[in-house]
Amino acid sequence: MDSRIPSRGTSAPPEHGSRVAVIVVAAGSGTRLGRDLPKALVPVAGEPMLVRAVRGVRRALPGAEIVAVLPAESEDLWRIGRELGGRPVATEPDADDGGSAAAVRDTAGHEAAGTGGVVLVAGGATRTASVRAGLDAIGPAADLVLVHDAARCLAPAAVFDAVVGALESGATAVIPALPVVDTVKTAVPAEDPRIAPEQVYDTPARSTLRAVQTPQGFVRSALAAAHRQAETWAGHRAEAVTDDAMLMELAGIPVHLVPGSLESLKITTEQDLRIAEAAVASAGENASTGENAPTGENAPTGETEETGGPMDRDHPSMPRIGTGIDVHRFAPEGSGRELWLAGLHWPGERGLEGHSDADAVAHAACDALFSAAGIGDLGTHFGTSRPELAGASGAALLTEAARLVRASGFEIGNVAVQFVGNRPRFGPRREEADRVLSEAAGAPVTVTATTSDGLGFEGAGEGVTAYANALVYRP
Ligand SMILES: Nc1ccn([C@@H]2O[C@H](COP(=O)(O)OP(=O)(O)OP(=O)(O)O)[C@@H](O)[C@H]2O)c(=O)n1
Ligand SMILES: C[C@](O)(CO)[C@H](O)COP(=O)(O)O
Repeated sequence: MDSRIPSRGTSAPPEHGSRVAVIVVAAGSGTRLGRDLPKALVPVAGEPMLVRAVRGVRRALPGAEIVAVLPAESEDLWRIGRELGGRPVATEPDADDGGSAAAVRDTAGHEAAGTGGVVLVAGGATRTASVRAGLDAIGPAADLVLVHDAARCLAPAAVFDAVVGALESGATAVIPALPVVDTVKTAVPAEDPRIAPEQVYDTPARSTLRAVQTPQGFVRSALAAAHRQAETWAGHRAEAVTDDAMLMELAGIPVHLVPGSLESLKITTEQDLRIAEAAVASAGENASTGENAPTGENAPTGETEETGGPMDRDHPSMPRIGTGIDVHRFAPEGSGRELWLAGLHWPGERGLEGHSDADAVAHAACDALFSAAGIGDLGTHFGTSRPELAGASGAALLTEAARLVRASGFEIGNVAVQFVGNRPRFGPRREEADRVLSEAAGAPVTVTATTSDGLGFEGAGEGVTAYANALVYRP
Protein backbone atom coordinates (compact mmCIF):
# COMPACT_ATOMS: atom_id res chain seq x y z
CA MET A 1 0.00 0.00 0.00
CA ASP A 2 1.26 3.46 -0.67
CA SER A 3 -0.15 5.43 2.25
CA ARG A 4 3.39 6.82 2.49
CA ILE A 5 2.87 8.67 -0.77
CA PRO A 6 0.37 11.37 0.08
CA SER A 7 -1.89 13.27 -2.19
CA ARG A 8 -2.16 16.97 -1.36
CA GLY A 9 -3.63 17.50 2.09
CA THR A 10 -2.89 14.03 3.48
CA SER A 11 -0.23 13.38 6.10
CA ALA A 12 2.28 10.55 6.35
CA PRO A 13 2.75 8.72 9.66
CA PRO A 14 5.65 10.04 11.78
CA GLU A 15 8.85 8.05 11.44
CA HIS A 16 11.35 7.03 14.07
CA GLY A 17 13.73 9.88 14.67
CA SER A 18 11.40 12.57 13.36
CA ARG A 19 11.80 14.58 16.62
CA VAL A 20 15.52 14.69 16.06
CA ALA A 21 17.21 17.35 13.95
CA VAL A 22 20.84 16.94 12.94
CA ILE A 23 22.94 19.99 12.07
CA VAL A 24 25.84 18.96 9.82
CA VAL A 25 28.36 21.77 9.98
CA ALA A 26 30.25 21.88 6.70
CA ALA A 27 31.06 25.58 6.29
CA GLY A 28 34.74 25.42 7.25
CA SER A 29 37.48 26.32 4.81
CA GLY A 30 39.83 23.45 5.59
CA THR A 31 42.90 25.61 6.10
CA ARG A 32 44.85 22.84 7.80
CA LEU A 33 44.05 20.39 5.01
CA GLY A 34 45.63 22.87 2.62
CA ARG A 35 43.57 22.05 -0.48
CA ASP A 36 42.31 24.84 -2.67
CA LEU A 37 38.67 23.99 -1.93
CA PRO A 38 36.34 23.93 1.06
CA LYS A 39 37.00 20.85 3.19
CA ALA A 40 33.50 19.35 2.89
CA LEU A 41 34.05 19.21 -0.89
CA VAL A 42 37.24 17.18 -0.56
CA PRO A 43 36.62 13.56 -1.58
CA VAL A 44 37.25 10.69 0.83
CA ALA A 45 37.72 7.54 -1.28
CA GLY A 46 35.96 9.25 -4.17
CA GLU A 47 33.07 10.91 -2.34
CA PRO A 48 32.91 14.44 -0.93
CA MET A 49 32.87 14.60 2.87
CA LEU A 50 29.47 16.33 2.74
CA VAL A 51 27.92 13.41 0.85
CA ARG A 52 29.40 10.85 3.24
CA ALA A 53 28.36 12.86 6.29
CA VAL A 54 24.74 13.34 5.16
CA ARG A 55 24.46 9.72 4.09
CA GLY A 56 25.82 8.62 7.47
CA VAL A 57 23.17 10.67 9.25
CA ARG A 58 20.40 9.32 7.01
CA ARG A 59 21.50 5.76 7.65
CA ALA A 60 21.79 6.27 11.38
CA LEU A 61 18.59 8.26 11.87
CA PRO A 62 16.24 7.73 8.92
CA GLY A 63 13.59 10.43 8.91
CA ALA A 64 15.53 12.85 11.09
CA GLU A 65 15.49 16.47 9.98
CA ILE A 66 18.90 17.41 8.54
CA VAL A 67 20.27 20.93 8.26
CA ALA A 68 23.51 21.15 6.29
CA VAL A 69 25.47 24.33 6.95
CA LEU A 70 27.53 25.24 3.90
CA PRO A 71 30.07 27.91 2.97
CA ALA A 72 28.02 30.72 1.43
CA GLU A 73 30.36 31.07 -1.53
CA SER A 74 30.88 27.43 -2.57
CA GLU A 75 28.63 26.85 -5.57
CA ASP A 76 29.87 23.26 -5.82
CA LEU A 77 28.82 22.39 -2.27
CA TRP A 78 25.39 23.99 -2.75
CA ARG A 79 24.95 21.99 -5.95
CA ILE A 80 25.91 18.78 -4.13
CA GLY A 81 23.55 19.75 -1.31
CA ARG A 82 20.72 20.07 -3.82
CA GLU A 83 21.65 16.72 -5.38
CA LEU A 84 21.28 15.21 -1.91
CA GLY A 85 17.67 16.40 -2.01
CA GLY A 86 18.49 19.62 -0.16
CA ARG A 87 16.44 22.82 -0.27
CA PRO A 88 18.13 26.13 0.44
CA VAL A 89 16.42 28.35 2.98
CA ALA A 90 16.64 32.07 2.39
CA THR A 91 19.41 33.74 4.35
CA GLU A 92 20.18 37.27 5.32
CA PRO A 93 23.40 38.76 6.69
CA ASP A 94 23.58 39.08 10.45
CA ALA A 95 25.90 41.92 11.34
CA ASP A 96 26.19 40.83 14.98
CA ASP A 97 27.34 37.37 14.10
CA GLY A 98 30.87 37.87 12.86
CA GLY A 99 29.69 38.17 9.27
CA SER A 100 27.64 34.98 9.34
CA ALA A 101 24.33 34.50 7.62
CA ALA A 102 21.30 33.85 9.81
CA ALA A 103 18.60 31.63 8.39
CA VAL A 104 15.22 33.11 7.70
CA ARG A 105 12.50 30.61 8.50
CA ASP A 106 11.06 29.02 5.41
CA THR A 107 8.08 26.71 5.61
CA ALA A 108 8.84 24.77 2.44
CA GLY A 109 12.38 24.16 3.63
CA HIS A 110 11.20 22.87 6.98
CA GLU A 111 8.77 20.48 5.39
CA ALA A 112 11.57 19.29 3.17
CA ALA A 113 13.69 18.45 6.18
CA GLY A 114 10.98 16.73 8.19
CA THR A 115 11.24 13.27 6.69
CA GLY A 116 14.86 12.80 5.81
CA GLY A 117 15.19 15.78 3.48
CA VAL A 118 17.94 18.32 3.89
CA VAL A 119 17.71 22.06 4.51
CA LEU A 120 20.71 23.99 3.24
CA VAL A 121 21.84 27.12 5.03
CA ALA A 122 24.87 29.37 4.81
CA GLY A 123 27.39 29.14 7.65
CA GLY A 124 29.32 31.76 9.54
CA ALA A 125 32.88 32.86 10.21
CA THR A 126 33.35 30.40 13.10
CA ARG A 127 32.09 26.89 13.80
CA THR A 128 29.92 28.28 16.60
CA ALA A 129 28.36 30.83 14.22
CA SER A 130 27.70 28.04 11.74
CA VAL A 131 25.98 25.92 14.40
CA ARG A 132 23.87 28.96 15.30
CA ALA A 133 22.85 29.41 11.65
CA GLY A 134 21.88 25.73 11.61
CA LEU A 135 19.85 26.09 14.81
CA ASP A 136 17.95 29.00 13.29
CA ALA A 137 16.99 26.85 10.31
CA ILE A 138 15.53 23.88 12.22
CA GLY A 139 11.78 23.38 11.88
CA PRO A 140 9.39 23.53 14.82
CA ALA A 141 8.94 19.77 15.34
CA ALA A 142 12.39 18.78 16.58
CA ASP A 143 13.03 18.82 20.32
CA LEU A 144 16.41 17.09 20.22
CA VAL A 145 19.33 18.45 18.22
CA LEU A 146 22.54 16.71 17.22
CA VAL A 147 25.46 18.80 15.98
CA HIS A 148 27.81 16.88 13.72
CA ASP A 149 31.03 17.86 11.92
CA ALA A 150 31.05 17.04 8.20
CA ALA A 151 34.76 16.54 8.86
CA ARG A 152 33.79 13.44 10.91
CA CYS A 153 32.00 11.98 7.90
CA LEU A 154 32.71 8.33 8.79
CA ALA A 155 31.05 8.43 12.22
CA PRO A 156 29.18 5.12 12.63
CA ALA A 157 25.47 4.69 13.30
CA ALA A 158 26.15 3.16 16.71
CA VAL A 159 27.47 6.50 17.96
CA PHE A 160 24.36 8.36 16.76
CA ASP A 161 22.25 5.68 18.45
CA ALA A 162 24.18 6.03 21.72
CA VAL A 163 23.81 9.82 21.73
CA VAL A 164 20.08 9.76 20.95
CA GLY A 165 19.59 6.92 23.44
CA ALA A 166 21.17 8.94 26.26
CA LEU A 167 19.03 11.97 25.39
CA GLU A 168 15.93 9.81 25.40
CA SER A 169 17.00 8.50 28.80
CA GLY A 170 16.85 12.04 30.16
CA ALA A 171 20.21 13.67 29.47
CA THR A 172 20.26 17.32 28.40
CA ALA A 173 23.67 17.12 26.76
CA VAL A 174 25.53 14.05 25.47
CA ILE A 175 28.86 13.76 23.69
CA PRO A 176 30.79 10.78 22.32
CA ALA A 177 34.31 10.44 23.68
CA LEU A 178 37.36 8.21 23.66
CA PRO A 179 40.00 7.92 26.36
CA VAL A 180 43.27 9.67 25.60
CA VAL A 181 46.13 7.29 24.83
CA ASP A 182 48.99 9.83 24.99
CA THR A 183 50.12 11.53 28.16
CA VAL A 184 48.84 15.10 27.84
CA LYS A 185 50.62 18.21 29.18
CA THR A 186 49.50 21.79 29.45
CA ALA A 187 52.02 24.23 28.00
CA VAL A 188 52.98 27.84 28.68
CA PRO A 189 55.54 30.14 27.05
CA ALA A 190 59.05 29.05 28.03
CA GLU A 191 60.99 30.99 30.63
CA ASP A 192 63.98 30.83 28.27
CA PRO A 193 62.60 30.91 24.69
CA ARG A 194 66.12 30.52 23.28
CA ILE A 195 65.91 26.84 24.26
CA ALA A 196 62.34 26.18 23.07
CA PRO A 197 59.22 28.33 22.73
CA GLU A 198 57.18 26.47 25.35
CA GLN A 199 57.57 24.57 28.55
CA VAL A 200 55.29 22.26 30.48
CA TYR A 201 52.98 23.79 33.03
CA ASP A 202 51.52 20.59 34.42
CA THR A 203 50.27 17.09 33.62
CA PRO A 204 46.56 16.44 34.09
CA ALA A 205 45.70 12.93 35.26
CA ARG A 206 45.31 10.98 32.04
CA SER A 207 42.59 8.77 33.50
CA THR A 208 40.30 11.81 33.63
CA LEU A 209 40.95 12.97 30.06
CA ARG A 210 38.70 12.24 27.09
CA ALA A 211 39.00 13.18 23.42
CA VAL A 212 35.53 14.25 22.37
CA GLN A 213 33.85 13.92 19.02
CA THR A 214 30.61 14.58 17.24
CA PRO A 215 27.65 14.04 16.89
CA GLN A 216 27.01 15.96 20.10
CA GLY A 217 23.38 15.78 21.24
CA PHE A 218 21.29 18.26 23.17
CA VAL A 219 17.81 19.10 24.27
CA ARG A 220 17.07 21.75 21.70
CA SER A 221 15.81 24.44 24.09
CA ALA A 222 18.95 24.15 26.26
CA LEU A 223 21.30 24.36 23.27
CA ALA A 224 19.42 27.30 21.79
CA ALA A 225 19.55 29.17 25.12
CA ALA A 226 23.28 28.50 25.49
CA HIS A 227 23.95 29.75 21.95
CA ARG A 228 21.82 32.87 22.53
CA GLN A 229 23.97 33.58 25.57
CA ALA A 230 27.25 32.99 23.71
CA GLU A 231 26.15 35.27 20.88
CA THR A 232 26.86 38.23 23.16
CA TRP A 233 30.45 37.14 23.80
CA ALA A 234 33.28 38.84 21.99
CA GLY A 235 36.92 38.21 21.13
CA HIS A 236 38.86 35.58 23.07
CA ARG A 237 35.86 34.34 24.98
CA ALA A 238 33.98 33.52 21.77
CA GLU A 239 37.08 32.10 20.08
CA ALA A 240 37.72 29.77 23.03
CA VAL A 241 34.49 27.88 22.27
CA THR A 242 35.59 24.81 20.31
CA ASP A 243 32.52 22.64 20.73
CA ASP A 244 28.87 23.00 21.72
CA ALA A 245 29.22 20.96 24.89
CA MET A 246 31.43 23.75 26.27
CA LEU A 247 28.49 26.13 26.14
CA MET A 248 26.44 23.71 28.21
CA GLU A 249 29.28 23.26 30.71
CA LEU A 250 29.53 27.03 31.08
CA ALA A 251 25.79 27.14 31.70
CA GLY A 252 26.21 24.58 34.48
CA ILE A 253 24.40 21.81 32.62
CA PRO A 254 25.82 18.27 33.07
CA VAL A 255 27.28 16.84 29.86
CA HIS A 256 27.14 13.05 29.68
CA LEU A 257 29.69 10.89 27.87
CA VAL A 258 28.96 7.90 25.65
CA PRO A 259 31.53 5.79 23.80
CA GLY A 260 32.92 7.41 20.67
CA SER A 261 34.56 5.58 17.81
CA LEU A 262 37.91 5.63 16.04
CA GLU A 263 35.88 5.79 12.84
CA SER A 264 34.68 9.24 13.84
CA LEU A 265 38.12 10.77 13.35
CA LYS A 266 38.05 14.43 12.40
CA ILE A 267 39.69 14.84 9.01
CA THR A 268 41.88 17.88 9.63
CA THR A 269 45.19 17.22 7.86
CA GLU A 270 46.37 15.28 4.79
CA GLN A 271 47.49 12.55 7.17
CA ASP A 272 43.94 12.26 8.55
CA LEU A 273 42.60 12.04 5.01
CA ARG A 274 44.96 9.18 4.24
CA ILE A 275 43.90 7.39 7.45
CA ALA A 276 40.23 7.86 6.56
CA GLU A 277 40.76 6.52 3.04
CA ALA A 278 42.67 3.53 4.37
CA ALA A 279 39.87 2.93 6.87
CA VAL A 280 37.26 2.93 4.09
CA ALA A 281 39.36 0.47 2.13
CA SER A 282 39.99 -1.79 5.11
CA ALA A 283 36.32 -1.69 6.02
CA GLY A 284 35.75 -3.31 2.67
CA GLU A 285 38.08 -6.12 3.67
CA ASN A 286 36.27 -6.42 6.96
CA ALA A 287 32.92 -6.54 5.26
CA SER A 288 34.06 -9.27 2.91
CA THR A 289 35.49 -11.37 5.72
CA GLY A 290 32.55 -10.70 8.00
CA GLU A 291 34.80 -9.15 10.63
CA ASN A 292 34.01 -5.93 12.44
CA ALA A 293 36.08 -2.83 11.84
CA PRO A 294 38.43 -2.30 14.80
CA THR A 295 36.66 0.80 16.04
CA GLY A 296 35.65 0.31 19.61
CA GLU A 297 38.86 -0.87 21.21
CA ASN A 298 39.48 2.42 22.93
CA ALA A 299 35.96 3.21 23.97
CA PRO A 300 35.66 4.57 27.50
CA THR A 301 34.00 1.37 28.68
CA GLY A 302 37.08 -0.55 27.62
CA GLU A 303 34.81 -2.90 25.74
CA THR A 304 34.92 -3.65 22.04
CA GLU A 305 31.58 -2.63 20.60
CA GLU A 306 30.16 -3.46 17.24
CA THR A 307 29.64 -0.14 15.60
CA GLY A 308 27.50 -1.07 12.62
CA GLY A 309 29.11 1.95 10.93
CA PRO A 310 29.69 2.55 7.26
CA MET A 311 33.03 0.78 7.39
CA ASP A 312 31.43 -2.32 8.77
CA ARG A 313 28.78 -2.34 6.12
CA ASP A 314 30.31 -1.04 2.94
CA HIS A 315 32.70 -2.72 0.63
CA PRO A 316 33.59 -0.04 -1.89
CA SER A 317 33.87 -2.48 -4.77
CA MET A 318 31.01 -4.78 -3.71
CA PRO A 319 27.58 -4.34 -5.33
CA ARG A 320 24.64 -3.99 -2.98
CA ILE A 321 21.18 -5.47 -3.33
CA GLY A 322 17.90 -4.13 -2.08
CA THR A 323 14.34 -5.33 -1.85
CA GLY A 324 10.94 -3.66 -2.06
CA ILE A 325 7.30 -4.69 -1.98
CA ASP A 326 4.05 -2.88 -2.65
CA VAL A 327 0.46 -4.05 -2.31
CA HIS A 328 -2.70 -2.37 -3.64
CA ARG A 329 -6.36 -3.29 -3.39
CA PHE A 330 -8.59 -3.09 -6.48
CA ALA A 331 -10.98 -0.12 -6.38
CA PRO A 332 -14.70 -0.91 -6.20
CA GLU A 333 -16.46 -1.50 -9.52
CA GLY A 334 -17.59 1.78 -11.05
CA SER A 335 -15.19 3.86 -8.96
CA GLY A 336 -13.79 5.45 -12.09
CA ARG A 337 -10.19 4.69 -10.99
CA GLU A 338 -7.93 3.98 -13.94
CA LEU A 339 -5.30 1.27 -13.81
CA TRP A 340 -1.65 2.35 -13.93
CA LEU A 341 1.01 -0.33 -13.56
CA ALA A 342 4.66 -0.46 -14.58
CA GLY A 343 4.39 3.10 -15.84
CA LEU A 344 1.69 2.04 -18.32
CA HIS A 345 -1.97 3.00 -18.57
CA TRP A 346 -4.22 -0.06 -18.88
CA PRO A 347 -7.47 1.12 -20.52
CA GLY A 348 -10.53 -1.00 -19.73
CA GLU A 349 -8.92 -2.62 -16.68
CA ARG A 350 -10.23 -2.07 -13.15
CA GLY A 351 -8.11 0.47 -11.27
CA LEU A 352 -6.28 0.05 -7.98
CA GLU A 353 -6.97 2.10 -4.88
CA GLY A 354 -4.39 4.48 -3.50
CA HIS A 355 -3.56 8.12 -2.78
CA SER A 356 -1.18 8.06 -5.73
CA ASP A 357 -1.64 6.37 -9.10
CA ALA A 358 -1.25 3.06 -7.18
CA ASP A 359 1.48 1.83 -9.52
CA ALA A 360 2.62 -1.02 -7.28
CA VAL A 361 5.27 -2.17 -9.77
CA ALA A 362 6.99 1.22 -9.93
CA HIS A 363 6.68 1.78 -6.17
CA ALA A 364 8.23 -1.60 -5.33
CA ALA A 365 11.09 -0.75 -7.73
CA CYS A 366 11.64 2.58 -5.91
CA ASP A 367 11.80 0.89 -2.50
CA ALA A 368 14.22 -1.74 -3.80
CA LEU A 369 16.51 1.04 -5.04
CA PHE A 370 16.36 2.96 -1.76
CA SER A 371 16.94 -0.28 0.12
CA ALA A 372 20.02 -1.13 -1.99
CA ALA A 373 21.56 2.32 -1.50
CA GLY A 374 20.64 2.31 2.21
CA ILE A 375 18.96 5.71 2.03
CA GLY A 376 15.59 5.01 3.61
CA ASP A 377 12.40 4.25 1.72
CA LEU A 378 9.46 5.84 -0.07
CA GLY A 379 8.23 7.45 3.13
CA THR A 380 11.65 9.00 3.67
CA HIS A 381 11.79 10.64 0.28
CA PHE A 382 8.24 10.97 -1.00
CA GLY A 383 6.32 11.73 2.18
CA THR A 384 4.55 14.97 2.94
CA SER A 385 7.92 16.74 2.69
CA ARG A 386 7.73 16.79 -1.11
CA PRO A 387 4.30 18.27 -1.90
CA GLU A 388 5.36 18.73 -5.52
CA LEU A 389 5.39 14.92 -5.84
CA ALA A 390 1.79 14.53 -4.69
CA GLY A 391 -0.06 12.80 -7.51
CA ALA A 392 3.19 12.05 -9.36
CA SER A 393 3.10 8.99 -11.59
CA GLY A 394 4.91 5.81 -10.59
CA ALA A 395 7.36 6.33 -13.46
CA ALA A 396 8.12 9.88 -12.29
CA LEU A 397 8.77 8.60 -8.76
CA LEU A 398 11.08 5.94 -10.17
CA THR A 399 13.03 8.63 -12.03
CA GLU A 400 13.38 10.64 -8.82
CA ALA A 401 14.34 7.54 -6.80
CA ALA A 402 17.06 6.74 -9.34
CA ARG A 403 18.34 10.33 -9.14
CA LEU A 404 18.52 10.15 -5.33
CA VAL A 405 20.34 6.81 -5.45
CA ARG A 406 22.90 8.27 -7.87
CA ALA A 407 23.27 11.39 -5.74
CA SER A 408 24.17 9.14 -2.83
CA GLY A 409 27.12 7.77 -4.78
CA PHE A 410 25.75 4.64 -6.48
CA GLU A 411 25.06 3.57 -10.04
CA ILE A 412 22.17 1.23 -10.76
CA GLY A 413 22.92 -2.26 -12.07
CA ASN A 414 19.37 -3.43 -12.65
CA VAL A 415 15.94 -3.74 -11.06
CA ALA A 416 13.76 -6.86 -11.32
CA VAL A 417 10.08 -6.70 -10.42
CA GLN A 418 7.79 -9.70 -9.91
CA PHE A 419 4.08 -8.85 -10.25
CA VAL A 420 1.49 -11.16 -8.64
CA GLY A 421 -2.16 -10.74 -9.68
CA ASN A 422 -4.92 -12.05 -11.92
CA ARG A 423 -5.16 -8.84 -13.96
CA PRO A 424 -3.80 -7.24 -16.03
CA ARG A 425 -2.08 -9.74 -18.31
CA PHE A 426 1.47 -8.49 -18.65
CA GLY A 427 2.59 -10.87 -21.42
CA PRO A 428 1.47 -8.76 -24.40
CA ARG A 429 2.90 -5.54 -22.93
CA ARG A 430 5.97 -6.82 -21.09
CA GLU A 431 8.50 -5.26 -23.47
CA GLU A 432 6.67 -1.94 -23.31
CA ALA A 433 6.66 -2.07 -19.50
CA ASP A 434 10.36 -2.91 -19.39
CA ARG A 435 11.15 -0.05 -21.77
CA VAL A 436 9.12 2.59 -19.93
CA LEU A 437 10.50 1.66 -16.51
CA SER A 438 14.07 1.31 -17.82
CA GLU A 439 13.84 4.79 -19.33
CA ALA A 440 12.48 6.11 -16.03
CA ALA A 441 15.31 4.57 -14.00
CA GLY A 442 18.05 5.07 -16.58
CA ALA A 443 18.97 1.40 -16.04
CA PRO A 444 17.54 -2.00 -16.99
CA VAL A 445 14.22 -2.74 -15.29
CA THR A 446 12.43 -6.01 -16.03
CA VAL A 447 8.94 -7.07 -15.04
CA THR A 448 7.83 -10.67 -14.64
CA ALA A 449 4.24 -11.58 -13.80
CA THR A 450 2.36 -14.50 -12.37
CA THR A 451 -0.99 -15.38 -10.87
CA SER A 452 -1.10 -17.06 -7.50
CA ASP A 453 -3.04 -20.05 -8.72
CA GLY A 454 -6.25 -18.68 -7.20
CA LEU A 455 -4.73 -18.47 -3.73
CA GLY A 456 -4.63 -15.47 -1.44
CA PHE A 457 -6.01 -11.99 -2.03
CA GLU A 458 -4.32 -11.84 -5.42
CA GLY A 459 -6.01 -15.09 -6.42
CA ALA A 460 -9.36 -13.83 -5.15
CA GLY A 461 -8.93 -10.75 -7.35
CA GLU A 462 -8.95 -8.40 -4.36
CA GLY A 463 -5.60 -6.81 -5.07
CA VAL A 464 -2.09 -7.13 -6.44
CA THR A 465 1.44 -7.39 -5.06
CA ALA A 466 4.73 -6.36 -6.60
CA TYR A 467 8.07 -7.60 -5.26
CA ALA A 468 11.27 -5.95 -6.48
CA ASN A 469 15.00 -6.47 -6.15
CA ALA A 470 17.59 -3.91 -7.15
CA LEU A 471 21.34 -4.04 -7.53
CA VAL A 472 23.50 -0.94 -7.16
CA TYR A 473 27.24 -0.43 -7.19
CA ARG A 474 29.79 2.32 -6.75
CA PRO A 475 31.00 3.45 -10.17
N1 LIG B 1 33.17 28.60 10.12
C1 LIG B 1 33.09 27.28 10.22
C2 LIG B 1 34.18 26.50 10.63
C3 LIG B 1 34.05 25.13 10.70
N2 LIG B 1 32.87 24.55 10.36
C4 LIG B 1 32.72 23.09 10.38
O1 LIG B 1 33.05 22.58 11.64
C5 LIG B 1 33.64 21.28 11.51
C6 LIG B 1 34.93 21.18 12.31
O2 LIG B 1 35.81 22.21 11.87
P1 LIG B 1 37.27 21.93 11.29
O3 LIG B 1 37.53 20.49 11.23
O4 LIG B 1 38.20 22.79 12.04
O5 LIG B 1 37.11 22.43 9.78
P2 LIG B 1 37.71 23.70 9.11
O6 LIG B 1 37.36 24.93 9.89
O7 LIG B 1 37.25 23.65 7.71
O8 LIG B 1 39.28 23.41 9.18
P3 LIG B 1 40.46 24.43 9.42
O9 LIG B 1 40.35 24.85 10.85
O10 LIG B 1 41.69 23.63 9.12
O11 LIG B 1 40.26 25.58 8.46
C7 LIG B 1 33.87 21.05 10.03
O12 LIG B 1 32.96 20.10 9.54
C8 LIG B 1 33.70 22.40 9.42
O13 LIG B 1 33.16 22.38 8.11
C9 LIG B 1 31.80 25.33 9.96
O14 LIG B 1 30.75 24.80 9.65
N3 LIG B 1 31.92 26.69 9.91
C1 LIG C 1 33.57 19.75 17.87
C2 LIG C 1 34.88 19.02 17.80
O1 LIG C 1 34.89 18.16 16.70
C3 LIG C 1 35.00 18.14 19.04
O2 LIG C 1 36.22 17.52 19.05
C4 LIG C 1 36.05 19.95 17.69
O3 LIG C 1 36.20 20.71 18.85
C5 LIG C 1 36.01 20.85 16.46
O4 LIG C 1 37.20 21.60 16.42
P1 LIG C 1 37.67 22.36 15.10
O5 LIG C 1 38.98 23.00 15.42
O6 LIG C 1 36.60 23.34 14.75
O7 LIG C 1 37.85 21.31 14.07
